Amino acid sequence: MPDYRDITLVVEGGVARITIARPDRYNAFRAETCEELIDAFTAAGWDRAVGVIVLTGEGDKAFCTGGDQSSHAGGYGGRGSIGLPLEELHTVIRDVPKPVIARVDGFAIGGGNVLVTCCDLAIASDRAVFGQVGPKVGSVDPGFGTAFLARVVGEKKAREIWFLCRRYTAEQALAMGLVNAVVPHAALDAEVARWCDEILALSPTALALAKRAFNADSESIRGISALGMQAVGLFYETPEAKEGVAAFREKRRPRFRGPPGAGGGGDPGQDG
Ligand SMILES: CC(C)(COP(=O)(O)OP(=O)(O)OC[C@H]1O[C@@H](n2cnc3c(N)ncnc32)[C@H](O)[C@@H]1OP(=O)(O)O)[C@@H](O)C(=O)NCCC(=O)NCCSC(=O)CCC(=O)c1ccccc1C(=O)O
Repeated sequence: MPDYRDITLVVEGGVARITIARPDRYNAFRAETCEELIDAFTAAGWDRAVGVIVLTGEGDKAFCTGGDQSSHAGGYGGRGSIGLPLEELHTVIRDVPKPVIARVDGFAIGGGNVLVTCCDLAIASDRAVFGQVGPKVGSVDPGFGTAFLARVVGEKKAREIWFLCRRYTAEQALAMGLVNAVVPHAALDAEVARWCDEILALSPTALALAKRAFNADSESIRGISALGMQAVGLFYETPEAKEGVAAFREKRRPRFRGPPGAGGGGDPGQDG
């Protein structure tokens, strides 16, 4: 296995387990994390010994909390329109011809919630917490995290998730269709193993064809994502987005409204 720094990949008994291993950052990802995840998904996805892939986060605090705010100063410094190859990460999760299960414990927030959305299936501990925070911190996922989320949970719910930035319990995530099952924390690994065993007993080619058929219907969102990420790259250069990052780092409420230079980040709905 490659010598990864930010993730681990373990293949055992037909299951590839990919773990984001940055628990001190609540498993937030930086550019290197995304690169390693892309590499691991590609390796596991085309390994004939693998029948199912599990994506998870190290520790019990977080599955993943999205982009690492400590490496985000108007950009993340890596590849891709926003300095993170996120479009490629979302794409590879969809493109690998194996079911991908998100094993969720703790926070699945921001880009972490988008990863849950992109995975084929999701199984959550009863103490998992879900939500989007982009508009709180000057960011948005204008692709699978919005348009595909609407297909998963419905238009009204998806808009609520993004327009209010609330947090949702695992039971609420189950009720809206964001996850497939919720189990007590202690039973999470056993439940994930049970789903993996059931999948491993099935025809891999039939599963690959089914996955590609599901994806084909939502493939236009890939184009929306590419266009949107290009715009987010420009958004990150604005005072409004920078104010969101600064406020998170300084642990204060952002001041998004009001003219730039007068304490506000600037509001596209206002003059000045
Ligand atoms: C996760 C929280 C809800 C937890 O809240 P709370 O329990 O009150 O604890 P905190 O004190 O806030 O956090 C504990 C500790 O963890 C650090 N931390 C948490 N999240 C991050 C993070 N993402 N980056 C860096 N560090 C993080 C936090 O600073 C604390 O550390 P201390 O040392 O103790 O101070 C809450 O923390 C929270 O809401 N976090 C915000 C998460 C966030 O802003 N995520 C980025 C969202 S935007 C995003 O993901 C953009 C990147 C991206 O993914 C994207 C970009 C463009 C298009 C699409 C996408 C996409 O979403 O795919």
